[in-house]
Amino acid sequence: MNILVINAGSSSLKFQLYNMDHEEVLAKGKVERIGMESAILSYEPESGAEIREVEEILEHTTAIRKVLAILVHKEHGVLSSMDEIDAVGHRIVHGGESFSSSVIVNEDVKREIKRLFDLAPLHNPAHMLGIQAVETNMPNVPQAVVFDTAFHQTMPPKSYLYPIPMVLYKKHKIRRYGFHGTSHAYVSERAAAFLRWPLHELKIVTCHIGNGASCAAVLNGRSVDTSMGLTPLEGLMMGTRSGDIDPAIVPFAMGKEELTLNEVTSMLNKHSGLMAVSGLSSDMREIVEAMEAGDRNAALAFDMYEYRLRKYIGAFAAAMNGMDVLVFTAGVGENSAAMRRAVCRNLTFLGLELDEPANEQPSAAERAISTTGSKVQVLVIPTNEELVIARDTHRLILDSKEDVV
Ligand SMILES: Nc1ncnc2c1ncn2[C@@H]1O[C@H](COP(=O)(O)OP(=O)(O)O)[C@@H](O)[C@H]1O
Ligand SMILES: CC(=O)OP(=O)(O)O
Ligand SMILES: [Mg+2]
Repeated sequence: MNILVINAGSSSLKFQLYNMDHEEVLAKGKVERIGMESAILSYEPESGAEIREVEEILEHTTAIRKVLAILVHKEHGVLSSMDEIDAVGHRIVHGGESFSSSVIVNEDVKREIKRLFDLAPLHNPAHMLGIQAVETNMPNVPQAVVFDTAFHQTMPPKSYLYPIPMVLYKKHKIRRYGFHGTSHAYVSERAAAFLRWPLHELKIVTCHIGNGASCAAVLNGRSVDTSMGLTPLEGLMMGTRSGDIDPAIVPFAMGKEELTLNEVTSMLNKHSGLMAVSGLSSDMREIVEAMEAGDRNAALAFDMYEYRLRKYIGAFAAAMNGMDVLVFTAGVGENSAAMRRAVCRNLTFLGLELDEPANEQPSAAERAISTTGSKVQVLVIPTNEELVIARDTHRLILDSKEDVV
């Protein structure tokens, strides 16, 4: 069975095509700058060089049409016809309280995703465009949705409630949801498999640090706390997001700088974090380079990012009364030896000991970077949200076929 996995953002659409008989990636790529005259389609077939095309792509329906066209392209395509795509799986950031597992798309599911636009204005509307674009271009192909929030639905009320009037929760579902759940679930399972320990006996802190960043406390295989909240703005300092701040800053900054609510929201989501403190970049690679070249603002941005991350790791170790495993994943976690070193250097009070040479060794494999004597196993586990989406979609499609029979 061939499954197309789609992660639609407001101006981008990432895709991977899987053959699920062997869990093999046939092709992957992305369309960036959707809505602009010079959108970029990049495409990488399993064997063959990457192809890049720059052209006008004004909306998601066209983006999907271009993706399908290249997948069946005479020369570069990996399929002979679109009919070879059996199902499509989408990443959906916000599933609210309605979804604690992946589901097949139907009218009710679409209505619910739309109802949640308010809670994830940067993400959910884009996902809906992705679903509609597939409906337009491949009307008979079943679709499934996999939610970033689902894994965190096991959090207890003391984790997910805010200490504010309960009417806001009861009437408007204002609570903490958490995100990147697909990744936190995947890397914690892989961590247990890597260590050959039963997942249900482990206290794991997972750090998904990419463009968006969050930590999770995974106790016996279940998420019991996570750093993101109602929206993906709470918690860690990120590339362009502030993470935790005093909420009183919002009205204060609005008054002092004559900003509207939209402007402050955009400031906290798009113009804060590493970008704001360094004045240079939201990209950790550039921050580390500048820091090594002596840039003090970049060094401050790096230090603040590390310090805030380490405080969450400490908090989650306290939440679980211990930590057996610390996992680093996503762009920064998988690639930045400097960030991992800085975090681990200050966690020795937990009996955690980093194996410095192992940490420095670049690798794309799952690996341990703690010493054999360390009381906490420190692992680098490359995440694979797309594979989880493909697996869930595959399972749901097979189940739905059984139901029909
Ligand atoms: N070698 C590296 N060193 C430090 N940071 C890196 C490295 N490679 C990638 N990153 C960082 O990873 C981040 C992107 O992470 P990623 O998980 O790909 O994000 P997303 O999927 O949310 O777009 C960027 O900040 C980038 O700088
Ligand atoms: C939820 C979230 O922050 O997603 P991303 O990391 O893709 O921005
Ligand atoms: Mg990501």
